[in-house]
Amino acid sequence: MATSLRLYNTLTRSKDAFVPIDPLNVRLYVCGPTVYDYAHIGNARPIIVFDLLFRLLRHVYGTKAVTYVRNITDVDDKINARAARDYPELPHNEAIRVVTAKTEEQFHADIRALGVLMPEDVNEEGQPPRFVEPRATEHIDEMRMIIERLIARGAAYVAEDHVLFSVSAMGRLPNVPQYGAFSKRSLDELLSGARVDVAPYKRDPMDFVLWKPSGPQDPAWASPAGIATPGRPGWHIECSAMAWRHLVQAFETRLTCADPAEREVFDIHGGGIDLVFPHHENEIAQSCCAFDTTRMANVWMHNGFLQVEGEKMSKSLGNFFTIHDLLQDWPGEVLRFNMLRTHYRQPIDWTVKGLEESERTLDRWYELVGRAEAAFLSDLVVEALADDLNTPKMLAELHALDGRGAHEELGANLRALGFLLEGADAWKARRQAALSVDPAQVEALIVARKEARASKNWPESDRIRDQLAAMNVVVKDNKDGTTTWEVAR
Ligand SMILES: Nc1ncnc2c1ncn2[C@@H]1O[C@H](COP(=O)(O)OP(=O)(O)OP(=O)(O)O)[C@@H](O)[C@H]1O
Ligand SMILES: [Zn+2]
Repeated sequence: MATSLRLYNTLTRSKDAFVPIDPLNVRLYVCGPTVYDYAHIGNARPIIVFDLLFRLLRHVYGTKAVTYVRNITDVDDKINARAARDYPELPHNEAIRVVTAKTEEQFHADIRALGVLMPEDVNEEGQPPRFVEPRATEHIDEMRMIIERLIARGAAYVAEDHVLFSVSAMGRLPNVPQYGAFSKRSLDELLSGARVDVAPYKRDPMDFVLWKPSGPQDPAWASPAGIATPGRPGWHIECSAMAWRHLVQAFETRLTCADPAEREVFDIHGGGIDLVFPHHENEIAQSCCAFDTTRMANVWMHNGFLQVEGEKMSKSLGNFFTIHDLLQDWPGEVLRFNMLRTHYRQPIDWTVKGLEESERTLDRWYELVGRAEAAFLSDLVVEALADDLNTPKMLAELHALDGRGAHEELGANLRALGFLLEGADAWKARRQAALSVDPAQVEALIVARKEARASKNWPESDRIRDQLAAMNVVVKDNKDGTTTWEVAR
């Protein structure tokens, strides 16, 4: 009997027992980044949280029984603007390709350092892929198909070369949910939000764009619905299309779900809490109306914000640190550890103090276990995670293993959780290199200090002590006559 998971579901606003549609293929979709700039550490939160969920699902249901889709949004007006700004000399389409390719590569390098599983770590040749990272530009056909279905069902209309989703038409379709029910917004709230985005081609201010015409400077594809002008998709339709392609259509013939009403539904959809409205409300509206279902996914999970001084870290506020910059000062594992000290639904205040504490714990565990060979999860660790990814409890269980002296078991759990990516020596050396301390120079200064003291040259020995202190090096003279040192933060 598999461990039973309980997950907090934004759809029901409660922590419910998780029941997969098909336990032989648990399906998870997470909204990925829009690739035009370095990702900040707030963006890393959903990546790390859902990586942990993926690992847990693989543990509980089996490594061949979980499919994870995390998309890359490579068509978006923010990308176009960045391409025009940074590469004015290039043809625009080429500039866009350069921006997305560069950002994507950077994103992969950043998150790999955070210890998250990558498609190449889990996919096996000759087997269906378990981790898919689809790009929006490769799914324009599916977007057009969904748009055509929405028009055919009366849930979308064409106006001035745009295709718009009609919120009021959705209200007249049987079976599908009410628009706004997911994010629990009243009509008044929906309307006041929508007024910001008034446009002459909308029948109703709440209607949102599925497809829009492209100008000469925009990327463009053949439009759906007989629109002659080439165009490009809106953001929300991208996720509906990619989730359907890789989690529904890909398994249509293999899926063994008891209830035919669940054929178009997948298990878990995740993202940051800011995506609940409008992005996820709109994804649900599109997918449910196109496929005539009551749900798009059974469980909706949202991580809380990573904050700086009480405010959401975000690109638009400018109060962000990029993963790339933080990795210059901290090993990726420290960032991962620090992220998991807080339960994923709570806000995290990101502080240097938190990072220092995380680093000290990892220092200790590297020292204790070195490099663990085996990787497995202990029952108590699984139990903690099975309770809506209770990572503070998970860390308490790891500390308990440390306390009991169960070092091998501790190491195996750390490995299975995406830690201990390097050996203890490499860890120490890298830490010192990151602090720009040259161990050879420190050793030489310690020898010189010893000699100065032996010849009672106190001013010289004091000078060397101060020089070491300025390098953040703490020297300890041991009772047995040896001298050891470490770098303090
Ligand atoms: N501070 C944050 N804490 C946790 N998750 C976040 C934070 N900021 C963004 N995310 C999540 O990161 C992912 C990518 O978000 P996005 O590219 O919109 O970044 P952003 O910083 O919110 O951008 P902007 O400031 O322009 O709104 C989404 O899943 C989003 O929910
Ligand atoms: Zn999405």
